Amino acid sequence: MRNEDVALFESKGVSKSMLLCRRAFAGSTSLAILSVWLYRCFYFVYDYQSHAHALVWIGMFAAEVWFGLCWLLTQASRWNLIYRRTFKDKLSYRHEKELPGIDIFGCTADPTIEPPIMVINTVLSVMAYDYPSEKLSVYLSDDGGSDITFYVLTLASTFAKHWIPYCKKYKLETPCPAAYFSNSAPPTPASEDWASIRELYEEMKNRIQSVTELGGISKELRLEHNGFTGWESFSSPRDHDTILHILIGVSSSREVKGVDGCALPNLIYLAREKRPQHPHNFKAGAINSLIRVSEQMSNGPVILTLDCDMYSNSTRSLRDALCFFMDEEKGYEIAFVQFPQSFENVTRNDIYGSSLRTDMEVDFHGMDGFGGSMYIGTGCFHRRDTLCGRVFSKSQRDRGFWRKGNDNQYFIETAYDLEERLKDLASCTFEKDTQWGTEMGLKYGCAVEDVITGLSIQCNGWKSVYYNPERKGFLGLAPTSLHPTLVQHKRWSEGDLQILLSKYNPASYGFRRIHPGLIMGYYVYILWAPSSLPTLYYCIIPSLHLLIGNSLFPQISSLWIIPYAYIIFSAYAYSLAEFLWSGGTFLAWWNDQRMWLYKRTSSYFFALVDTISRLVKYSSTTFTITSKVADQDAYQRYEQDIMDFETPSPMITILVTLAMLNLFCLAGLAKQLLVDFSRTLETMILQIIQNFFLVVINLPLYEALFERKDKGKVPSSVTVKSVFLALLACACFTFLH
Ligand SMILES: O=c1ccn([C@@H]2O[C@H](COP(=O)(O)OP(=O)(O)O[C@H]3O[C@H](CO)[C@@H](O)[C@H](O)[C@H]3O)[C@@H](O)[C@H]2O)c(=O)[nH]1
Ligand SMILES: [Mn+2]
Repeated sequence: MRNEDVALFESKGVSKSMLLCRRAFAGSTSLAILSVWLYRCFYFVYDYQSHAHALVWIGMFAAEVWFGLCWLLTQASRWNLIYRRTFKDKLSYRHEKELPGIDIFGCTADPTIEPPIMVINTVLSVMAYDYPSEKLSVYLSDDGGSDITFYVLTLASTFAKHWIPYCKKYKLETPCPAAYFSNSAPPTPASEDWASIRELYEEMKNRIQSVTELGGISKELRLEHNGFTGWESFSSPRDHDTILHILIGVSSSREVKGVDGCALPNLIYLAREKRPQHPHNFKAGAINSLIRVSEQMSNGPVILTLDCDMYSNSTRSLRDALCFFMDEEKGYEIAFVQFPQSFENVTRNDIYGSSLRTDMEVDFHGMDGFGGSMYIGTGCFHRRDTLCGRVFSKSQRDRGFWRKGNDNQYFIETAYDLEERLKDLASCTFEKDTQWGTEMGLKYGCAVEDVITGLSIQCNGWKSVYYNPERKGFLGLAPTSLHPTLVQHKRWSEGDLQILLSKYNPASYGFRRIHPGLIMGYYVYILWAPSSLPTLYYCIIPSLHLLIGNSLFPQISSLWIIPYAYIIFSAYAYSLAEFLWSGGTFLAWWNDQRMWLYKRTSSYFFALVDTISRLVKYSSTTFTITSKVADQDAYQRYEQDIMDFETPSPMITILVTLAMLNLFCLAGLAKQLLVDFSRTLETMILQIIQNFFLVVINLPLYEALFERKDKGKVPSSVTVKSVFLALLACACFTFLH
């Protein structure tokens, strides 16, 4: 029995009736899926028409088997949902004196698409946690090696002197300045403090704006700060020495106090060494350098990793995370605590389906029920030693791990000497012949390095926790246009596919090491890329067969239509209910269905093609950084839920081609209906519904193709190609058949 008085957190399942309802649904739908498979087999044997027809039939069968199995996997992550609650009062009551040092890692990579003002807002937000400042260290890794970012960070360290005392004095819930000033009206009666802090912020913002507009740091500004000497050897972001600078160093000559005399957290800038001939392993490489450098400084036993756009939206999250790690009974086996990835800029109807709503509100709770959430790169707290590869051992319960730390002993030498000594830890050759990137730190060679790292931690015997509080712990930026969304999903599905093909395949690697339910939970994601093939098949073949009046589904009068009808009804009703229950709107759900289709037929398909061609050619992966800026025009369209097709890329071409193909097939169907209305309806009702659905869901695309005049319409080069391809496909199919 768990001693409730001592526990620092609580885990709850869903109510019995809800569970029963879910399982009844899962059971009945499984039966229906089974009937569909039976139908395919049965008719294959008894209704053999021709070899060609048989091939098409086998394709339909294969697609339906695939969809059915994938659906079963999604049910696994709905089998046992777990919700967590923390007791922070108990934590302070019992452990306030021995709270561990926490190292916060932020990563940025490109000052043009990740604006420095956003980056330092993230930095400031995490410096203002409700936590003893001397136990907090914030490290910013800058893969852009940008002196602008560095300069802006020096401004932030000055602003922090005012901002952090202000946050603490007024107990702000929103410690991110930009969010604070944009959301909250001046307090009434307007306080002097508010006005002056706002003025300071605006002043800083203006200075930042002028350097970003200038595109560089002027000679005069360079003289203001000795940190710029780091750039003497700099020739490009991909070719420079390590630049390491301690901006704020507790109990050293660089100690900076708040205006009220309070301590401020350590603040460290790092641009690891880069050379063109050395692969730098993207974000994983950056984090591993940070792990090493920080170990020699603050050495916090707990590490928080963040993307540069993920600002802290709650000052309590550190304490939340510690409630898990420091829980006397269960904390010893918890390796990481993942917060949901939530976004500040998602619109109500979420045209690009970026909110990851059901993943965050349902799937991840389900994985948690089977031993732990995935690690998704940002908003995640780790035990340092686990991240460095320590294997879990039941016999060595490491209960007081948080007592390890450096207690600021590291600043015995001068900050400058320390910087010089540690630079080598971030050099490009440091990792040569070591286990970094394989057994230690984040793993290399995978586009979703975080997922593979989390998986291997779990396979080493650790548990993880998904913590999704009412007030979101972190808020980031989702892409605000179609093409970047598709590119992001291509990277993700590519990474997931790499996991499937690697030795870390959860089914083999995780076998007997993690719960089978968790393996299934991972599979939902790692099968994304191959899912593109059955989806493409299902969106093309039945529609084409409308042109020649060939039925691929049961007739209206046949009993076999029942399982199909049941699946369509129940799957959609269920997904809608779940979506609404997770806080979405009907329109957002509908948009999500469209994006489901778009991602599967473009991002995932190209991820598959690229991965296969890479296997053949042995080239390495790339990381396309998601832009966090949009021009005003495009942003306006985003806010009005108008889709942007602006980029003439192959991914967009494929979407437009599919939409056109289905439109032509609908025209072909109209012809069939004119010839023999009742027979066509009788034999092809499901095909008609499907084609109709595909046309209706593509309505915004047709609009962008035929009606819109703005910059986000389908580019004419894409239109020409797509119409040609779709016509060609229809014509070939009709004549060759
Ligand atoms: O060479 C690189 C490339 C990227 N980054 C940083 O990595 C983070 C994530 O990059 P982003 O372009 O924002 O990608 P997203 O698709 O939004 O990121 C999601 O997906 C990634 C895996 O593909 C995870 O690492 C992230 O945590 C997760 O938020 C950003 O802070 C970047 O600055 C680097 O530090 N170095
Ligand atoms: Mn991002």
